[in-house]
Amino acid sequence: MAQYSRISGSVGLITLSNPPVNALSAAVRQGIVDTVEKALGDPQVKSVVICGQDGIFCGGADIKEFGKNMSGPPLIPMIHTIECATKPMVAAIEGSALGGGLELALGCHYRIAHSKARLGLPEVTLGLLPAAGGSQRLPRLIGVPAALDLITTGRHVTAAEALQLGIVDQVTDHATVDAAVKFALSVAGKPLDTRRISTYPCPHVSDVDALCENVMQKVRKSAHGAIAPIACVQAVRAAATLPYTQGMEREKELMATLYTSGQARALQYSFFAQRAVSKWRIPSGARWDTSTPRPLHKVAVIGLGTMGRGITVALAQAGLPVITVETHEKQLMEAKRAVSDMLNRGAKRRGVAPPLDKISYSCNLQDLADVDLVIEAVFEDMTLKKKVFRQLSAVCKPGTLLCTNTSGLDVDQLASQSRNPELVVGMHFFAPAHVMKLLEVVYGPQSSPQAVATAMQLGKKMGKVSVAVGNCRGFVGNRMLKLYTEQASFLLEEGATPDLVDQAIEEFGFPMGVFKVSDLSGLDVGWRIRKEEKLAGLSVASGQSTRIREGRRYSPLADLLCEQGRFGQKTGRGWYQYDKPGGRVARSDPWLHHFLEEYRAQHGLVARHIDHQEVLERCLYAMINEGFRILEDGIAAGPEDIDVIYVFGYGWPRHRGGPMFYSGMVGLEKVLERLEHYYQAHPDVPHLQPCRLLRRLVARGSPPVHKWREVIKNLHSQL
Ligand SMILES: CC/C=C\CC(=O)SCCNC(=O)CCNC(=O)[C@H](O)C(C)(C)COP(=O)(O)OP(=O)(O)OC[C@H]1O[C@@H](n2cnc3c(N)ncnc32)[C@H](O)[C@@H]1OP(=O)(O)O
Repeated sequence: MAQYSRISGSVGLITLSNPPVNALSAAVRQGIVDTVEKALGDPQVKSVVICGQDGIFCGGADIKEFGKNMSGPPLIPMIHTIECATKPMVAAIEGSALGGGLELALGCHYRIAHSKARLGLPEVTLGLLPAAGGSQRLPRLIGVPAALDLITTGRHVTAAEALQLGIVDQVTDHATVDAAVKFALSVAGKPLDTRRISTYPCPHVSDVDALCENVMQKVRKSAHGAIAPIACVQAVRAAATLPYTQGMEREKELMATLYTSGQARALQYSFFAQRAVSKWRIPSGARWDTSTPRPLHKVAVIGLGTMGRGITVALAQAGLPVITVETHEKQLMEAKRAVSDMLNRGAKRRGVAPPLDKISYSCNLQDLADVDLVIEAVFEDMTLKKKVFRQLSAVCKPGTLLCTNTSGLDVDQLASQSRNPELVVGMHFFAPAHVMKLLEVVYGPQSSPQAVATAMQLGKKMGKVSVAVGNCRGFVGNRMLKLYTEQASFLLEEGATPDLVDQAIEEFGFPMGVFKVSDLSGLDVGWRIRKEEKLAGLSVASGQSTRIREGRRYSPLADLLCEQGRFGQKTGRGWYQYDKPGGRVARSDPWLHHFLEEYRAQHGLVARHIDHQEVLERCLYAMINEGFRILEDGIAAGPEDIDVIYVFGYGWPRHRGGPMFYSGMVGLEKVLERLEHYYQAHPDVPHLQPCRLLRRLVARGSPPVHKWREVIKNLHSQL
């Protein structure tokens, strides 16, 4: 797990070896302890280089070991021994030096990095802090403000930035280990007193309390209830105000609280869930490791509305040649200006040239004859989309993949319009498509493994977290969201206000409450869909009760607001009021409160007191129940898929893992009991009825989330 050799006569070379990222497992730590002892005890060795096998220095502590009984030598004394060594210790950093990996490097006396290496202390993203001395050494090395930035955000820096900050001593474009060995030879025998970071005084900051308070406030605002970023500020403050040994005590204390927290468990689950979803498998048996994606030389986007523009930008930024199509020259030119602006802004931010030359613009579908993949992003209208699919089928060369960007329309119906339904998949992007990380790749019963693999790989190339999901109304994300927003409206009918509901949801950790999101995205979007579904508008059957549709409770509140022209931010009025159309700051609206009172009076509803707990239980448990149904139906392969969709696409707080993980944290028995309670109180809301899988899991003793797949498999085999 750590190999030792002597090279160039007098350099001891220690190579960490634990693929794929050389994580510091118990065996690796033992290996380091043993090999360091060997190197230090070898009289021929005058200096030591530590490197990692296969082009990566070290991805940090082995996250899989967290939460298990600790075995093997601990990191802190191991790093301390390295720092105290009387022979120069040099870290040769290739690939990544992250978390415990960077802390190990900070214990060395010198750090040489390859120009492509990335360094960082991302512990905060796992609900932890750099507790192997990182929170105490980094501020001593690079100063408190820079250390606060790196440690509270967990961001990775390039080798160039690391050099500028003073984290590394040298950057090389050549073989890193060779450069480090050369360097080690040059410093052999030199005094090391000035190279032990733990002995450095923390660089002076004029008002450290004010600085930390300022950062603390920022962190509190952006953390949405996450505790690790706050502990990170406290740990760095300790480095700035206490001697090293006391600072280390503080680091340990803070880590003890975080290490066993539910948030750390949720964030670590989320880390692995994000990786698990890339290993997709679908009911046909096709899977990620047996399906070969098609090479994509040229792709196309049809429809340059908001979504089409964002998708085009993301494709061009991923380096793919794109041809875009709009119906009229005027719209095409407008879109071209908007897309170019977006690319220019993005390039400026990233300090690169804008990939404007990757995109060509056309009003002629015939220009798509030679593309390998098309993303149709026209208006969300089945008739129009079907027409476009028929046209594409006629124009495109055989083998072209046809993808539809829809947020919920039936992908199979569209596939039936194509000559090759096996080459059709849904690609559900989230607005703004060049920013949002999530992509739902929707497969139908006929989708070929190659089509799914290609869409998944394209998503990855575009920097998305892609999740393969089955075809059903709303797919995974919007199908669950419907239940969440529906409960929120019911709560208004029963006595809540948008302010109260949103406050509960924001305190839970969502960046925005349900009604604020609705105002932001526009109430008219859902209204149009409900009118098409004959749930709202003139097509509702006469004599139909306002509050019942298809035998179930229905809330017409959003429809009534739309009828008043209250579409949200764009009209300056919605669930809230804004200072002007397009205004962003939501203010409570007395008109709305009065409107709700009148509505209740008209329908004989008596407002009752509703507290935050009920808001959360009704909105979140209804959504979770639907998540279980989705698993039952086989639309998502596992709870991780649902959780990743919610964290990356719907603002679910990452430190709560995702809705399905959260249900396990709350306790499945409790979720079941509350759903039963609410279903009894609202028998006209069938979605509150606990589903079979939830009952089955509770009957099986509520196994942890990673064991659910087993129960789901058994359930499917009995169907
Ligand atoms: C006292 C506490 C002291 C220290 C605390 C820590 O050190 S906490 C750990 C801090 N480190 C990190 O957060 C780094 C996590 N890893 C990454 O960011 C990326 O994996 C990395 C290293 C940049 C490589 O990215 P890449 O895209 O190349 O690979 P991928 O992410 O898919 O990972 C490949 C497989 O390796 C597994 N893995 C990665 N890091 C760790 C780790 N630290 N511990 C355990 N396992 C790790 C990852 O799950 C993948 O596994 P697979 O089974 O192939 O899906």
